[in-house]
Amino acid sequence: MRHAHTVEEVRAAEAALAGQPLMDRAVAGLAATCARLLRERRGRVYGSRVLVLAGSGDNGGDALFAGAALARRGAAVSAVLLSPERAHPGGLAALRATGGQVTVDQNVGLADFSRADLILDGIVGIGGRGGLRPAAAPYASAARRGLLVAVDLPSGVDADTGEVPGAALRADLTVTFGTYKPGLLIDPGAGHAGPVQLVPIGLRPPTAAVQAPQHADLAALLPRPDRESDKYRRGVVGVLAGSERYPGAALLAVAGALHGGAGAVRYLGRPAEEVVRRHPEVLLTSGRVQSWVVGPGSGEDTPDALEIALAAEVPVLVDADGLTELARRGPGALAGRTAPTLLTPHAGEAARLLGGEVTADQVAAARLRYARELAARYGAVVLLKGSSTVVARPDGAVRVNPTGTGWLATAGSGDVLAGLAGALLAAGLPPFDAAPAAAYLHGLAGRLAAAGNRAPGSGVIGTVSDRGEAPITAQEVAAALPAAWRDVTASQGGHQQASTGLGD
Ligand SMILES: NC(=O)C1=CN([C@@H]2O[C@H](COP(=O)(O)OP(=O)(O)OC[C@H]3O[C@@H](n4cnc5c(N)ncnc54)[C@H](OP(=O)(O)O)[C@@H]3O)[C@@H](O)[C@H]2O)[C@@H](O)CC1
Ligand SMILES: [K+]
Repeated sequence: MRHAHTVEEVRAAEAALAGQPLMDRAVAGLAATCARLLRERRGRVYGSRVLVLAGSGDNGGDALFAGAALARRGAAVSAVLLSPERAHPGGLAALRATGGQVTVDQNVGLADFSRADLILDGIVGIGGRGGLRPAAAPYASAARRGLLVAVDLPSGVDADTGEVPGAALRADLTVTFGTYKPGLLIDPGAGHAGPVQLVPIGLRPPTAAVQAPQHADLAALLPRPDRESDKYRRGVVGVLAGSERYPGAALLAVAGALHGGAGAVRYLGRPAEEVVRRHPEVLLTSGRVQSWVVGPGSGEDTPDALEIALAAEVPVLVDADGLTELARRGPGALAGRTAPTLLTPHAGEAARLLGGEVTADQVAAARLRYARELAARYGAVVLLKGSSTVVARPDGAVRVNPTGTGWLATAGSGDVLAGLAGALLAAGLPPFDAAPAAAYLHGLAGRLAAAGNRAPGSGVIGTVSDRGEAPITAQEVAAALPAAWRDVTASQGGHQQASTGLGD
């Protein structure tokens, strides 16, 4: 698991290590990464042009010290001070001692910004509040040709939430210190951070409320049949999806469910003939199920389907049309449930579930906040879909999915996810495990399918490049689920991150 700590937790962990050279450790890791990037891009550090954007706190100090370290290796380093009278004295002295240029003229700074091979964003780190201030804002939109490395986090991104209240810098890579921060894992902040590299500095913060699973975590979670297994022990998932108007949703939800580790899929919707023609292994009779998936494309049958599912004493996943109906009924509709409920809204459905108090755009801009709000209000685990899928539990614990890809934003992709998560519920995983596991496999399957079932190219950490990828259909995502599953289980026994660069 990657643990993402709040600013308050980081500060407390830092205080416990008072007197230790934390900044030296941070700077050493930052400078080493910058030197590596310059060697990769230009062949050497010597002669590279480096610009340091330095704000008024220790974040600026880190950037100035790292600039000094690069200058000692022959880089031509200049720094622009955003808050000249409060720049970090030690960092400034260190840079000056190497002959680095320092300016307070923002026009000079912006000109250097466009020319530099590498830019260090040390405007503001975990001490930042609100969007960038006016002196710094032009750097968020200025043109550049070089790489931008964010120091600890991209300036303008809220460390605790990933919200971006105003202008923010967009990094090619973020070098973060001591622990991850929620804002680096959750969009829109995650999109500004790019790949994130963690530099350990000895912090020992508590278990984090926000975590991002990795290959090894998934491998430990996924159900595995044993010699005693039969279909009921492995779990039977009931699917109440699809309608005459939307038969495809049934086919895709069933396809997802068939790959989710349950022993059998029971389908109880209208386009049953089409479902069994495509998926002959599906049961069409009513009978025992260990979980229900209700809502994808269920159209006018939704009220009845929701009734059946919610009355059952087994875990229920509510998606799509089921969520629209649930929004109409409100949180009270889940009040009598004895078994867990998992809701899988996208931002628009989440806004509806919140009673229209907010818009879809507001939900998408504050994903952590609204996923938690929904989970608390409905007393259910909520999987908020989107560019960085967030799973929240009513007590506020959160799991963020690191495997997502833009290619998954395609019709029917959510139906596959619903079936898959429902099958993991039937197999016995609690919803706060089933939901992130499903999102992880689904994202990985999307990446594998987009890359033609070759291992996707790996980025620095946690992201993959989209080189050599192609658009995919939801059917292809479902078809790639076994490959995703294999990729994850192959990571056990020390072979994690075997092919996809997603281990930690
Ligand atoms: N924690 C650790 O273990 C370690 C932490 N380390 C490093 O320290 C960093 C934290 O340093 P920090 O506390 O000095 O805060 P920092 O982020 O530099 O910003 C504060 C300054 O910014 C200003 N400011 C505020 N908002 C702003 C805005 N929107 N736009 C512009 N300016 C804004 C604010 O000004 P004020 O509000 O006072 O006017 C204040 O002066 C951390 O991110 C990491 O890099 C490592 O060295 C090693 C170990
Ligand atoms: K920064």
